[in-house]
Amino acid sequence: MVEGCDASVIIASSGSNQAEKDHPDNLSLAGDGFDTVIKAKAAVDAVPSCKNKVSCADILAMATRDVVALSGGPSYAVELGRLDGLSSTAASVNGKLPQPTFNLDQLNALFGSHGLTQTDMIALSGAHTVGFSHCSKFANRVYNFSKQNQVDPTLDKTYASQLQSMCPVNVDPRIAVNMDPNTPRTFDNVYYQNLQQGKGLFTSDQVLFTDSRSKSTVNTWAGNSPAFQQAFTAAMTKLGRVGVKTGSNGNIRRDCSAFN
Ligand code: HEM
Ligand SMILES: [Ca+2]
Repeated sequence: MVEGCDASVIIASSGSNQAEKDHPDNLSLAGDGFDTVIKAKAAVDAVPSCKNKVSCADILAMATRDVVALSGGPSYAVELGRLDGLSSTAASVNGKLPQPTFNLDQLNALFGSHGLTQTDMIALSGAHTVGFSHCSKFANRVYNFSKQNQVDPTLDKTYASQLQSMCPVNVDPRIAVNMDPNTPRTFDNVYYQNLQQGKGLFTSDQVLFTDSRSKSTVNTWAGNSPAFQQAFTAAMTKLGRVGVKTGSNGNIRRDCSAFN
């Protein structure tokens, strides 16, 4: 959603340039993930007939497909031919990424600005079936939520107290919590079942069930894994077309972490 699907997020900061990956919203992106793409690119380029023919943006899209498939989700064909972007700045991230506090209108507006529907947005949010979040991203829901409620009333009470004990006040900022408390390492539809039980970690997750406009989609996918997998595949394919660089707007990087 920043600059399009052009691997601008893999560029390392250098000299006077603060790159995209060093924006506060991106600091938690795993170093191992960047390393994997950089190594895959080097492996492709080590084959003489493949050298300088595959972009980092395409490798990142295929690596994403592979990690989804390896963790139990669908495998799908990835459209190819993206070029790598020519700019990457921390400043360009401002206002471009969805925030965990977003309501349905804010989510729909941001995803809609990239040609993604509400259905696509709900399917993509299903990626929160794996991985983890730092306490600061949802602490507002379990401490001093509002004048009326200390804790967000849309949260399951037992889950809320578990979150409080995993994230005490003044918790070490490096502590992270599974986003799917039941199957955090499996790419399944349990994310949607969690939402039905008030176990969505972010406001932006739980709102998909509490807002009547999106609830029926959550209910459908909670009970129908193939339907979720199909919708996720369709939405990822659309996401992979966002802001694709062609012609002089991009090139094929030699090293994914640096401009040529
Ligand atoms: C719908 C709007 C979205 C919001 C508000 C959002 C927000 C967040 C936040 C706040 C985190 C935790 C970051 C941290 O504390 O380290 C996170 C993690 C994550 N998000 Fe999202 N996200 C959204 C959509 C997406 C989409 C579309 C995908 C992919 C298709 C995605 C995949 C992930 C993954 C895999 C993680 C875990 C990362 C890890 O474990 O290292 N999210 N998201
Ligand atoms: Ca899961």
